[in-house]
Amino acid sequence: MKITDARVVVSSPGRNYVTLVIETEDGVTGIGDATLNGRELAVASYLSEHLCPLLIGRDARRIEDAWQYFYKGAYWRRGPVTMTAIAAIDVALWDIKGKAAGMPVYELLGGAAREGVMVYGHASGATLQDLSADFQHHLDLGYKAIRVQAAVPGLEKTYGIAPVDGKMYEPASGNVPQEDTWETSAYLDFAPKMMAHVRKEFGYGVHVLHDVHHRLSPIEAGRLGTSLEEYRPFWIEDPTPAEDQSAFRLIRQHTTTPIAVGEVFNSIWDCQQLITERLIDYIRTSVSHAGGITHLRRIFSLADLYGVRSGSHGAGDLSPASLAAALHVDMSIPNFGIQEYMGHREPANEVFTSSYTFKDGYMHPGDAPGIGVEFDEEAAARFPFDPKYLPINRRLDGSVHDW
Ligand SMILES: O=C(O)C(=O)C[C@H](O)[C@H](O)CO
Repeated sequence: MKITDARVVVSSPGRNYVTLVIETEDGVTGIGDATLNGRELAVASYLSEHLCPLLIGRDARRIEDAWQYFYKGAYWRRGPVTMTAIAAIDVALWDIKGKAAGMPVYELLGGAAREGVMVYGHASGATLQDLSADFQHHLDLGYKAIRVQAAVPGLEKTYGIAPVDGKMYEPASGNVPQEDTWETSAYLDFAPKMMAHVRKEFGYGVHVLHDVHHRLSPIEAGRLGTSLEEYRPFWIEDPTPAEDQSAFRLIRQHTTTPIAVGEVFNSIWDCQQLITERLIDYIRTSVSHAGGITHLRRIFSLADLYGVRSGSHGAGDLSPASLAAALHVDMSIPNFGIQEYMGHREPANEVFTSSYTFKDGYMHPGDAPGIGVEFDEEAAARFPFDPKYLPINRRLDGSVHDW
């Protein structure tokens, strides 16, 4: 099954997405998501200039061989650009394999290990009252697990707060990065109050999650975890900058609050120590930034040996092709934990047609052959690329902090 064409489509239906389309001599087409928020064209160019030409003539059935060829063959290994490009190829090849077999990808991965995939949605508010209203909205939609973020009093802007116009939260904006301010002590005082508010209003019958977005030092994260223990969060996510794996030892020494991390990782080597030393509870690597279905499964298999569960990243900057691919993995692995689900801003659904479903807090990838997402290139052409950057954070003294 020879590959006859591989092309990259950059479009902006609600936000920027980079989509790889691979065609075979048999007329089977597969797609993969190559979006790297704020650095989209780097991956698009890496693919179209360097990898797509090498795909032509290769056998689309040999997924592992393609993975190794592009990973080891580059000599320059890992990194978000390389691994996002390899991920897009990998997912497109799994899509083709599923379509050729007439089966959804999760069947090829060993079949359903569960009936559905528990997902968490995002509730946020500029005030605790607004957060309550959004939390109730998510409960009404059927969510069993909800991430909570609220504006920190005294800070001009806080990560994760959706706009009041009802549009989905989207941090990338403007053709230069927006600058936010950060003050750790204000946040550390506020976070337990927010969690206390949510538990008082909604009780303990729903899972509550919170994202720290890499902003604390290890000892600050230990203090946060301790102060949240009585509210029993499902997890705190990204407590400290993720690349410092041994930092998590200190957090672990101080708190029993479960820890999740991994959306910025792009390979098993980024989380090897975290997993094998049992320093985290959930590994949140994404299918599109960590080398596709093939590599994500490798990470989750390692995690399974050490009692670490999956919690795949699923923000809106991962296209429906990524979400679908993640759901197929989620369905088939033994150590699934939870899946993030933000949905996608319109008009994304004019460009991507998905067979996945959401019901009563659970998602299912559907039974369409392949990953179950079709990409309409003509529709995509109506939404040209619109350059946008993720924000940066400055402390009150003006120095750059982790965003
Ligand atoms: O979904 C999350 O937990 C995030 O932290 C979202 C990230 O900010 C987003 O994917 C950056 O592009």
